[in-house]
Amino acid sequence: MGGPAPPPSGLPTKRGSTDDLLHVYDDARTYYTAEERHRNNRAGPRTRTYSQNSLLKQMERTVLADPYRRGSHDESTIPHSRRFLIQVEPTLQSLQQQEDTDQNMQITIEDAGPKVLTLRTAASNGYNRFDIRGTYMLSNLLQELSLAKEYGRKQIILDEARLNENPVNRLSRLIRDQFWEGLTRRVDASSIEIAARDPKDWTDDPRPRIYVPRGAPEQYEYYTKLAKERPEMRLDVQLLPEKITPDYVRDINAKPGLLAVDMEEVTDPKTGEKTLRGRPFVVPGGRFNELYGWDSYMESLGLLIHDKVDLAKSMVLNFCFCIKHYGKILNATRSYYLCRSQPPFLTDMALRVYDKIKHEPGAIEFLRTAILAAIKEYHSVWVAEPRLDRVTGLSRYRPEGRGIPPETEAGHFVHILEPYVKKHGISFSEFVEAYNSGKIKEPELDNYFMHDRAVRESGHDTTYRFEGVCADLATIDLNSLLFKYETDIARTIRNVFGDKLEVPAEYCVGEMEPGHVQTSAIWDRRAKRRKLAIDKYLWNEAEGMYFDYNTATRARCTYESATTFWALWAGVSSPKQAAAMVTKALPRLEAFGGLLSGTKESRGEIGIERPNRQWDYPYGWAPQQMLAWTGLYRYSFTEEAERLAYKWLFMITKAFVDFNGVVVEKYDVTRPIDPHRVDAEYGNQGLDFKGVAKEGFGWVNASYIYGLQIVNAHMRRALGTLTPYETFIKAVEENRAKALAELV
Ligand SMILES: OC[C@H]1O[C@H](O[C@H]2O[C@H](CO)[C@@H](O)[C@H](O)[C@H]2O)[C@H](O)[C@@H](O)[C@@H]1O
Ligand SMILES: [Ca+2]
Repeated sequence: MGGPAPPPSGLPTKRGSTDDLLHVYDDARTYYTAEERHRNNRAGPRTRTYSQNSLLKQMERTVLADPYRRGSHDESTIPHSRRFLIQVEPTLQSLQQQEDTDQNMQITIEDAGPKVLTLRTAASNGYNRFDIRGTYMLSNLLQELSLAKEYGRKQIILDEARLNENPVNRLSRLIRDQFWEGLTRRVDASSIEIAARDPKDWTDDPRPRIYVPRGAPEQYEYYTKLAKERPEMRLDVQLLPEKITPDYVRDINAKPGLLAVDMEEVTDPKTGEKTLRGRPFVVPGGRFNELYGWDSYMESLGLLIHDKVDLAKSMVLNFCFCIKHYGKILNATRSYYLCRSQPPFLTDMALRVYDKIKHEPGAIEFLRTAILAAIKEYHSVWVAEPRLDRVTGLSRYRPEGRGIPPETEAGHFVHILEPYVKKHGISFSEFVEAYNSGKIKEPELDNYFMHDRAVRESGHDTTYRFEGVCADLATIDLNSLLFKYETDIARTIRNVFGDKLEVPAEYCVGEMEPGHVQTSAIWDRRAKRRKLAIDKYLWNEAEGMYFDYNTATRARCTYESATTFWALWAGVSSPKQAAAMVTKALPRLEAFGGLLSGTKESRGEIGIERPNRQWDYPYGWAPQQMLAWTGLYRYSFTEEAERLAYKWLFMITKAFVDFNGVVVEKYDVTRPIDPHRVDAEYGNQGLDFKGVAKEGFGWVNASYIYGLQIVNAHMRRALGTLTPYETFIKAVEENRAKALAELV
């Protein structure tokens, strides 16, 4: 039998019992590795098998002639208890041959098959037949068969309930039982080959490589030993220098590698010896196979709802490790990201984890470590050179770095570099080499890449909002997040640490002496000052929206961005400002599938010379939705939060149903039919699967689970029947009017 591990839980004993029904929705591993479940107890010594060819022929005779009439061969039993006896490989083949007409290994609404397939029922030992109809059921059949095949099954007894399951339940279940696991990585001997794989490594020899910081000699020893013991892996272990400079980071671009994260000491059960085990984390998915900054925060919101507290806690500890050894929470844990960070969310993430574990031993220490790390990060990254603008007291995304970012898709900078290539009369690659190494100096280009790095640090890569200016902008995004750090730190010091938090040497920054004590008052003052600066420089009363402020030109920008709602999430707005945003900004940023990244007017005209950017109109991203829902809720705009969540969830569910279980990195929120199709920059992540999606995309998975907590029960039911928002709200309003009329 193929497939990974044996089933974690036992099997149902009595077929058809309530207990049995619960197991219908077991995770794929449990379901397909359970021998008993797939034994056909009604079969005699010889199991009856049917060739799928004969099934196809029968279908042609009976069903295809009139595809919408249920054949008299149907077996009708109680819903949920029908099971099919299926020969995996032949059924898979005929299903694909007949229904995957565009041959992309998925069954979608774009396939032109007859949309009906006959299966044999298990209760009749394959004698009776039943039709599976429609894209959703057929694509679920394809997914189930693909999984069964992966687990090495030749024959299965498949519950119909897995094919016609309520799509909201199915997607939530897949996220809980499969997607999180598919996205979880651990950097140690158990799976470093998987974690080290980097689809963004464009070098000629993309071998597994790990960079270990000086401060973690035990890890250097561990990986060196591992590389020696398993030479076939070709693991290259590199020790980072004490001081990591932008020049050093540029110089290792030709040898990209994973950055070590936190490990814990454990006892090896086989040898009884002490060894190290990597702390797990969730990766975004697609080509992003490393620990990301703000993706992790968003993912943790979903993980916590799914009671995967240890995983969220482990990600917080990995961030503390990054702050300690790399000086910041990194954009992500690859060598080429060493100079830049991402939007900071550590305090909220740590507090949410703490809230779940506060009754456990060690919880206070966990929170202390996280808050101390956040204080260090705050001082050394966000309110220090070069990110702090001393005039406004506000902060900017402005990382250091040299040369051209190596991780972007080939061709991304061609249009920018071409004029310089022509000017120097050399080939493109010669120019890239000469510019990166500093042999050719082009100050204008340096300026372009300073802003480009800032765009990537902002997480909003790329958008016309930031092009050519980002490093100069005090954004509402970053300053809301820092306000949240300040208020979270103040509150935690006051309420959890008795208003005295001692700072040990390793967390000291600038003039702090070891043993120095932090109190809440100074953090309250910092928050108050930042709010004043935000109001002065970023708030536009007439527009009812926050805008970025350009610290070089000393002028407020005009790009209308969904990040205006981050101020609600952080609690920086007054109730009056919040109300103004709801009445003025929200209508401009709301679309069919939820919140737009920015307005169409702000993006401007698009054409061959000015292509779409993925963080502009008409795209919508999970983090924008999640922060806006939470912010609106915080200010009691419940109806608006529910409506936005409904629209986002509806769009995801519909694409999931119509496109073979797809869940992608971002959506075109103006496109009702195929919102997962995004024609900007590198397209979309999460599309590239055969038969069955195994991971979804980290923050969209989380937004789905989180969003289901925002909408009410009535809405959840309506989502399950794929009711568009307009239809749903019309029905609600009609019912309300009727109920009012009936009131005496
Ligand atoms: O490779 C191009 C860029 O890709 C990343 O950005 C996008 O994916 C990240 C992971 O999901 C996400 O955090 C970011 O918001 C996305 O725009 C990467 O973070 C960039 O630095 C990189 O240049
Ligand atoms: Ca297809």
